[in-house]
Amino acid sequence: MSLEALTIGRVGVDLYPEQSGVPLAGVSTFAKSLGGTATNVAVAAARLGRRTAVLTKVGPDGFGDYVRQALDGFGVSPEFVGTSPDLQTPVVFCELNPPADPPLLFYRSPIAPDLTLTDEDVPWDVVESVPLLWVTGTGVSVEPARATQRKILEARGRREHTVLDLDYRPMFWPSVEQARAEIGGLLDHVTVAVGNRTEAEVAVGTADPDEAADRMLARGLRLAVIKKGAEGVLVATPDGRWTVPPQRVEVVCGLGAGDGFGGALIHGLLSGWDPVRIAEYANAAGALVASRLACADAMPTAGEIEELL
Ligand SMILES: Nc1ncnc2c1ncn2[C@@H]1O[C@H](COP(=O)(O)OP(=O)(O)OP(=O)(O)O)[C@@H](O)[C@H]1O
Ligand SMILES: O=C(O)C[C@@H](O)[C@H](O)C(=O)CO
Repeated sequence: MSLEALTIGRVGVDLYPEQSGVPLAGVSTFAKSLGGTATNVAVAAARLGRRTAVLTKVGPDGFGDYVRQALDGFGVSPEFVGTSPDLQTPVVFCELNPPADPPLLFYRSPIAPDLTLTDEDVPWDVVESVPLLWVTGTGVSVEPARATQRKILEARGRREHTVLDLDYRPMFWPSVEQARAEIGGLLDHVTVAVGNRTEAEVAVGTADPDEAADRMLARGLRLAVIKKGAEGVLVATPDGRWTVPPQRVEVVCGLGAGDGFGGALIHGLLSGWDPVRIAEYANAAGALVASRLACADAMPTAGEIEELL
């Protein structure tokens, strides 16, 4: 059966503390799970019944084996997971302090395999024809991934649905100005953009959700999704705009909520739902992930989302 969505970007092994509310120095045990935003999004959409794959790379090590096995276990095709012979599969620690907004510690030196993506790694027929293509801001943070991701979007030709996860992680960029130039430049090649207020400010120079949405729509997007935290989500199209309130949950770990939201966004776009229905569904998915420790391993099923709604 053919693929419905291809995500492109980060993969890693998340090592998250099993003790909450303490600095890393006080943690005694860590739980291992699959992570990396593009990977989490592919898993989240697969949990909702979509046939997905992630285009990424790992190192020739045991963690790379784990990534492929975990993807397979979640029903995400590992077919487009390449191997960088001289690099290590990244690991990522977080500090559950505060649990709602945990600081991240990335081990991706000297460069992460997923940022060494070149033309040879790309399944060109798939990126041109898959019903939904998902790219991320981090994918243009360094070469050679930057040039490769740009070429992918050119080949795609702004076909519907091409989604940009604004995904700004400051530690991957030399300056916010460069991030703005690179991530902002992608807006002319996608049909949907999604990000929080900080990410919107990086991409289009304003953290005001309405103004950010206006600037994105002016670039030819069909849907702009601005996540406003506790105030909910703004969804804007050329025909109207709506703010959809969040679901209330007790937060265990805020990380990955955006990726759960993203997987549900994929499901909603492929289902042809209207923007408000998509946002309600995605808010519930994000809330469920925030109420759990892990990222990929915590993605909710359709049944769990419907129960919360
Ligand atoms: N504490 C929470 N309570 C309820 N819903 C939440 C909570 N945190 C996140 N969500 C839901 O998940 C969505 C995405 O979360 P968030 O805005 O934190 O994404 P993000 O900044 O992209 O995070 P990350 O990249 O770490 O996953 C929110 O718009 C909201 O719908
Ligand atoms: O890759 C990251 O951003 C950090 C990971 O630990 C986590 O899996 C994630 O992607 C949260 O968005």
